Amino acid sequence: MIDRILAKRIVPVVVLDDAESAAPLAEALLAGGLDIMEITFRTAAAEESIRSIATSFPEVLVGAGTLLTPEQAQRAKDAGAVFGLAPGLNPEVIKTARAAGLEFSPGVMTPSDIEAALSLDCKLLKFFPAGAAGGPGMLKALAGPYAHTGVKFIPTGGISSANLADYLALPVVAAIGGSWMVDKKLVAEGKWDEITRLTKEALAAAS
Ligand SMILES: O=C(O)C(=O)C[C@H](O)[C@H](O)COP(=O)(O)O
Repeated sequence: MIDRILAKRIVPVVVLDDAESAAPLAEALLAGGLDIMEITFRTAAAEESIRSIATSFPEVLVGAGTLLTPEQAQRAKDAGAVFGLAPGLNPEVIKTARAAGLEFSPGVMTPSDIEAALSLDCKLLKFFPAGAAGGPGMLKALAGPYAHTGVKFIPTGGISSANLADYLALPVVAAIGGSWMVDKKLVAEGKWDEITRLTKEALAAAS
């Protein structure tokens, strides 16, 4: 699973208000060359959207984002999510995700967060909110003392095609996450061709 994220190095983060949008969105991403998506647990449609992708698009690696409670982690796994992420680090969520067999990356932003994650044996961490926290320079400085532990990061928050290469150039960055190519407005308006175009542009910038 992790190898597949690392291969494309981009995780589109999507907020879906309507589970009916999940399938055309998956098709738009696939047409752009991305077979991965993170559906955030911020809407009532998240669970059904994950189930719809897991059932209809077995070739897509579907994950759940914004997992704030153990119960959400379990629901995400039961709906078919194969990975989970959160903006922060909640030991109870980590415990439940692990017991359920859901690959989970907690969010970190400080040295203490990283040490808490390492003590819970988490080595692939979301760095959030990447841009507001200081961008690639901040992540480089933050990760310095921990690089030898094998920890890797998925910076997310404020990333776009314009700056993703600066993050991906850091050896500690496994992949980047972001919502710009699957913007809520584009999804609501059914602008699938534009999502495909932005996905291609992002993959080109990442390579
Ligand atoms: O919900 C989560 O699991 C998160 O970690 C937060 C999201 O990844 C960001 O909200 C995406 O940020 P933008 O790309 O700036 O829109």
